[in-house]
Amino acid sequence: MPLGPDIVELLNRARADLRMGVPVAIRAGDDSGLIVAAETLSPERLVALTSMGSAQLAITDRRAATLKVAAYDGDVARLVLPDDATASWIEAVADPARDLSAPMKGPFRPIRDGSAALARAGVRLAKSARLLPAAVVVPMTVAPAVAQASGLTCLDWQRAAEELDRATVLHPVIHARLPMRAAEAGRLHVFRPEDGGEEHYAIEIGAPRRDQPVLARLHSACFTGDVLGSLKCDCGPQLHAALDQMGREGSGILLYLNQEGRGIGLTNKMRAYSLQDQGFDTVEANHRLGFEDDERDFRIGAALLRRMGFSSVRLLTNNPAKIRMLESQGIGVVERVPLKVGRSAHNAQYLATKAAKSGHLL
Ligand SMILES: Nc1nc2c(ncn2[C@@H]2O[C@H](COP(=O)(O)OP(=O)(O)OP(=O)(O)O)[C@@H](O)[C@H]2O)c(=O)[nH]1
Ligand SMILES: [Zn+2]
Repeated sequence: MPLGPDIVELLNRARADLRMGVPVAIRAGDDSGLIVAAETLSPERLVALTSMGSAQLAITDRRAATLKVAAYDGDVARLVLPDDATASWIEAVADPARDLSAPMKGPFRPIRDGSAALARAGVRLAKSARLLPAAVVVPMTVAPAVAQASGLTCLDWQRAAEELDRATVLHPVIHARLPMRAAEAGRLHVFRPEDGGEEHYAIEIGAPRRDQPVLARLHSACFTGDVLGSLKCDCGPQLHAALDQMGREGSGILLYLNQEGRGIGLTNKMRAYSLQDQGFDTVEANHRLGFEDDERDFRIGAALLRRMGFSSVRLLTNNPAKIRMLESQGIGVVERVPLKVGRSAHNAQYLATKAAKSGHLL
């Protein structure tokens, strides 16, 4: 292996750069340019960037719909960055939590001509760095040379996109005994993805047989529900009810997937909550932020089950999409075990929205 970073490592470095507000150079076919995440762009970097060429602001079609601007590129829209645009204006266009306090942002000038490859790359990278899905893009043919001269990360986008599409490979790191209230015979396994992303955990109860369907739960992390006992969702009670049932039956496997906020991260989930405080429902809030309803990659759950030797499950869930996904990844779901706990006056509307819009079974 060469000494320098390979494409997976470069991608990971690019995510860290974007989170710090450092630009990343992209080469996408005939297009090259610099991108920086809208959320972390400082006023000084904005001046440095715009001195290099004319800049665009890339947002998702979802965010464009909220701002009532045409998304000529389908999944993304490119807006001309006005000469007097400030970092604060850029953040306000990207962040709907500020739609009420900063309502006058337009008129916007959407771009029709040219390629959207860099814009698409910027939005996708920002998402994968768990930032708001918006990026400032400065197209310029010399971007790779600028990157080399300034020590910026430079990505070949075709290879980077292939990596982002690929299901990440997870490696077991360590496992140890973990007696729990729900089951004394517990064991926690830690798995680390090759792409430098979040680690995921498998909690094994008892000694489930690998040649029979195992009672299983794919639980998505919810700091507010699992740890703080939030009443806005049903996650905490679902987590404990699942462990309790595994404890009672004497065996099971609970995957604790670090995909907070249906894959948008805690910060963006709290942005969604601030929109919910303004009256939007859970799905509308995600869309206003520029995200899809659900950005989770459930292939991780299937990969973990396979890696631990399980090929069929009795799945604790109310979400039929999880069953479809596991089956499409070669894991048999012999039974759906409903998990209806934690309903309260605070989350009745939330659960009704999930049933109406996301196909959850009430
Ligand atoms: N973006 C966003 N995420 C939320 C919200 N409420 C809960 N979550 C996250 O949603 C995830 C849980 O997903 P749910 O939709 O409750 O349930 P599910 O995993 O699809 O289905 P079940 O297996 O039936 O629990 C956790 O990662 C939570 O952090 C919200 O209002 N907005
Ligand atoms: Zn929750």
